[in-house]
Amino acid sequence: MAPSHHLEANIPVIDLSNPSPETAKEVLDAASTHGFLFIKNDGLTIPSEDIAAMFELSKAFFAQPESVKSEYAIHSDKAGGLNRGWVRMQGEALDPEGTKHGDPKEAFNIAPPIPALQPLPSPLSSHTSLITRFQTSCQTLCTTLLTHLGTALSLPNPTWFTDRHSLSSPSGTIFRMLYYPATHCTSSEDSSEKRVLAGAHSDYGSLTLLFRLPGQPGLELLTPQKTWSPVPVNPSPTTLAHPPILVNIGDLLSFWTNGLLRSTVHRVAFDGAAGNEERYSMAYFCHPVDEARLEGVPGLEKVEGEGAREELEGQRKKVTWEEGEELTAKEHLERRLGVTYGLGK
Ligand SMILES: O=C(O)CCC(=O)C(=O)O
Ligand SMILES: [Fe+2]
Repeated sequence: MAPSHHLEANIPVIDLSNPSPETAKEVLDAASTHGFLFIKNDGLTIPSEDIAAMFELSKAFFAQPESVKSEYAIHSDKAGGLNRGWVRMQGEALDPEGTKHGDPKEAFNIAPPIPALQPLPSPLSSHTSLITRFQTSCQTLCTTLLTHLGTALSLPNPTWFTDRHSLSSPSGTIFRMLYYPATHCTSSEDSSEKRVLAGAHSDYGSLTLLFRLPGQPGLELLTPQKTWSPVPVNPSPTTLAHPPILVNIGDLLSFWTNGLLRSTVHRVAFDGAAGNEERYSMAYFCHPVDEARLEGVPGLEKVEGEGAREELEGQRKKVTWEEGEELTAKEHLERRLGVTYGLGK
């Protein structure tokens, strides 16, 4: 496997507060070079206080006894159905081949509050206005990013992406709180080896917004040279008072653009000694509406990402998607979740 110490990924920080065609181009450049970009956290779209409050709420939730959390187990009726609710320690494997026993983390998935917020356990149930406000601001940022991508790609229909991401129809969009409990290196473990807390994977949807806490690194992306490169929480603490919001491109935007936008493989991993503290993160996985077809985007017939063919082939294989087979976003997500949770096997 790749050596473990590498330069931090040089991901640009983009300021969306005064958008121009140049801004749209910056978004496209980062999305097609790294598949990752930082958005300057100016506090307008997503207030920093809301991010902080959501982290506090997440901590309070994961501290609840297992009996409270397990009542709302993932996919259960009580949690509101497929892909909603609580994932127990090692309840899923983002890289089933590499992490055979499941990822050592917990998660809680919350679907968009339309038509109504799903049933939530305590203490989440007492903070529904914060949760829905947070989800709404995440969705607004995703819409802005999809608008910039449509503009910079000069699509004949510039709203082609945003039309497919309306929250008024059911979609796979999920807001997820993540908790990685402290792990302790046993003496039998080789401390020079990285411990993987979330297996290598690419994200399933269109765009992901990722929130992390200062002092809690661990995220790494796979470079085109197949080495792991750490993604800092705040790439410029002297100039950015708040960590910027990390965005990454998911598989669907990559399919739609023939790999021009990169759905970069990433993971959470620690050096043996560094993983002894607990870690919290939050991700907003923006998905298209269920019925959106995974077809070519008009106007992009001739584009193709450099070296993308092999990558797209690999992604298709994961969901046993034959060339020429028509899939909707919903069918794709069901197949992907089937692999992650070992459903239907
Ligand atoms: O926790 C993190 O920093 C990343 C998690 C992630 O990549 C995911 O859940 O898809
Ligand atoms: Fe991810």
